[in-house]
Amino acid sequence: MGTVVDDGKKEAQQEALQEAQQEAHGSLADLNPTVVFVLGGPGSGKGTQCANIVEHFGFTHLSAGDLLRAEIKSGSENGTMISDMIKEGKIVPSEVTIKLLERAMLENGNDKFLIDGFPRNEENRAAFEDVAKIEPSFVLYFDCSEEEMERRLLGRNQGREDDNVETIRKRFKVFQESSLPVIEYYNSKGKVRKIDARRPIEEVYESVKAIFAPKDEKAD
Ligand SMILES: Nc1ncnc2c1ncn2[C@@H]1O[C@H](COP(=O)(O)OP(=O)(O)OP(=O)(O)O)[C@@H](O)[C@H]1O
Ligand SMILES: Nc1ccn([C@H]2C[C@H](O)[C@@H](COP(=O)(O)O)O2)c(=O)n1
Ligand SMILES: [Mg+2]
Repeated sequence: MGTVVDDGKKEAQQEALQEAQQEAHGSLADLNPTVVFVLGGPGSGKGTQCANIVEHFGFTHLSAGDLLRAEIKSGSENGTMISDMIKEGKIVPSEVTIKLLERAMLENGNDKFLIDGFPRNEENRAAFEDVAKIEPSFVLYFDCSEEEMERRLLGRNQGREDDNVETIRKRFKVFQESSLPVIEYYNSKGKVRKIDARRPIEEVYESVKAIFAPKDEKAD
């Protein structure tokens, strides 16, 4: 356990890091980016469809899960905590995930982002609003049955430690209990664009395209 002095030092180091980062890359307020949140259950196809959107509509794709997994690999002091939470299907504290998202947005330089798998719970949503002061343009919600999502996750073969039946079931429970209320919150603000994600990839993308492309323009 850290001492009060250690904690104070850590906080000061983090603040200095944040200041250096802002000096090098500016602040989110300066960037004022367009943000689309991409939500849906585990395996609903968020990452797959984001890759299509990036290719045709000039967005940068930031997956909160990918950023957390990269943080584990980087040997960060938070790595073990993040890894343990992901294996349990739990949601990592917002301050960790938001710092990673903020840094990725500032370093990237684009001003249009698909933020995939975030906000995952009410704490994520409120903290992001507080820190980043960004309202999403809209929320893309991929709606899919658990049966189909489980089939896809078990066939994904990317070596993810959370793609096993036990963790998948926990992730479904967290999605139902914590993530759906966030989607409902944005729905009440008229911001949700719901897509039937049970269909084949190309058919799902046709619906996605219709949301991003103005009616009289066609993307490839
Ligand atoms: N519409 C689809 N039909 C069939 N398979 C699909 C479809 N969309 C994605 N897949 C496949 O399902 C698996 C999960 O897709 P993807 O990684 O895009 O989901 P995700 O929503 O990002 O999941 P996670 O939340 O776990 O990151 C992948 O193997 C992908 O190729
Ligand atoms: N906002 C987030 C997003 C993701 N995580 C953790 C917990 C998830 O089960 C895991 C994998 O995310 P995915 O790649 O499936 O989007 O990452 C989180 O804690 N907070
Ligand atoms: Mg994904």
